[in-house]
Formats: sequence, C-alpha cells, structure tokens
Amino acid sequence: MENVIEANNLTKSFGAFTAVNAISFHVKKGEIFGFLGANGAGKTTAMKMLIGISTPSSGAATVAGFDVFTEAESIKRNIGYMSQKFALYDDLTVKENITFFGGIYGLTRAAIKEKTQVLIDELNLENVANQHVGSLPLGWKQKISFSVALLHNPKIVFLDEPTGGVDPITRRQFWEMIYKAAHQGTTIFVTTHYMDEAEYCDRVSIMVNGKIEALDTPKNLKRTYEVDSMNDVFLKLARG
Ligand SMILES: Nc1ncnc2c1ncn2[C@@H]1O[C@H](COP(=O)(O)OP(=O)(O)OP(=O)(O)O)[C@@H](O)[C@H]1O
Repeated sequence: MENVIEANNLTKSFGAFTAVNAISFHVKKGEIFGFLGANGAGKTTAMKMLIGISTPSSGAATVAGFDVFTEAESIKRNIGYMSQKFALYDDLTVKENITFFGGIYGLTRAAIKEKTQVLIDELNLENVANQHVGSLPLGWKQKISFSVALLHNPKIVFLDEPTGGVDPITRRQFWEMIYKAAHQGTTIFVTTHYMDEAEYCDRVSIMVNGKIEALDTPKNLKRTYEVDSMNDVFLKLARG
C-alpha cells in the first residue's frame, strides 16, 4: 500500500532545545493514524513540519509525495488541516464560511455551490445555513470545520485535537465522519488527548519528550504493554 507520509529522523530544535528528536514513521493511504503524546511532547511541532509551515532542523520527510524542505507549497495544496484553536470564522454564516474556504482552496464557483449544498444536506444544516457560525454549538462547528478541511478532496487531512471540549456523543459522530473519509481513501493524521479515540485509530504513535516511544495498532500496543486499554498504555509510556 502506498505511503502518503514518510518521515526519517525528522528533527526540530529551538536553540539548544530539541522539541522533535529524530522521529521516523510512515503513514499509508486511507489509514487513520493517531499521533499521541502528553502536553509538550512535540506533536504540534512535528505536525507543523509535516504540513509545510515549519522547516525541519534535520532529517527528511515527504507528505503526499512532496518534500517538506523544498515543496512545502505543493504539500499545502494537497492536504486539509483542522485545528481545535482555529476552525471557522464565527462572524460569517455557515454558507459564507464554506464559500470563503472553498475559495482559499481554489475551487471554482460552481464547485463551491455544489459542495455547499452537499455539505448542508449531509450535515442536516438546512435550518442554520444562514446563521452565524458563532451561534452554533462547538460540536457542530467542529463537524462543519472537518467537512471544510475536506472541501478540496485532499489526500491527507491533519486534525489537531479536533474534538477538544466536545461531548462524547458528538465526538462519536465526528469519528463516524472520520471513518467515512478514510474509507473513501483520505488519510487521517489525528492528535487527541482522548484515549477512547486512540482505540479507533488503525495505528497509534506515542511521543515522549520529542521521541516516538511506541508505534503500533492499539491491539498490539495493549498486548506489548500487557494492559487492557490505550489509556493504560499511554499512562505507562507518557507518564514514565
Ligand atoms: N517556537 C518555539 N520556540 C521554543 N520552544 C518551542 C517552540 N514551539 C514549541 N516549543 C517547545 O517545544 C516543546 C513541544 O511543544 P509542542 O507544542 O510541539 O508540544 P505538543 O506535544 O503539541 O503539546 P500540546 O499537547 O500541549 O499541544 C514544548 O516544550 C514547547 O515549549
């Protein structure tokens, strides 16, 4: 199966401090790859290198076939990105947000119009399509935001704590959307602090102090660390 992310000894230092220390891994097409680690482990720093907004100090990586050092602009065109911190514009309506981001992603007006309707139907947003996003519950915003990150049919979508602060039922619905996208061939690279979500991933990597300490399927990780849940795997590794 085709690798859509390949990282070899990828490293990022800030002065004398090494935030990401020679991490190596690959992610396959259509895979749901969980990227875990305690606060400050280096996840965001690693993700920034992979999405082409931070130049690595050393090592190598390709994302969607493009080199993170020399082809960052091509990477940006071939990925989707969603962060918990910045999702949508609160003071634009649902429709306006979709149109705005569709434009940024380079979709034609006709494509934006068509995608907007599909999205409104799929997410049952008919009644709120002309409401400001700021008036919607966080879970709705995150679902819309995920769909917006997929507007241009990216090969890979990077999700940085996409369900932070969202209730368990909405989180479950969000994960159904993730499964659907993965089933259609989109690769999902996701960071989360929720260990039930780690169980939903095909494979999970766990970062500790800038290094990947473990990387395997949830089933194999539980077997290796002789525990019953990803929560316990995480506690054994991340908390030492
Ligand atoms: N621009 C920077 N300059 C100096 N240090 C930085 C910079 N960015 C991140 N760091 C440091 O690198 C380390 C890793 O940070 P990073 O944000 O990647 O962690 P994280 O795993 O994403 O944590 P969280 O789960 O809290 O988001 C932290 O110690 C952080 O203070």
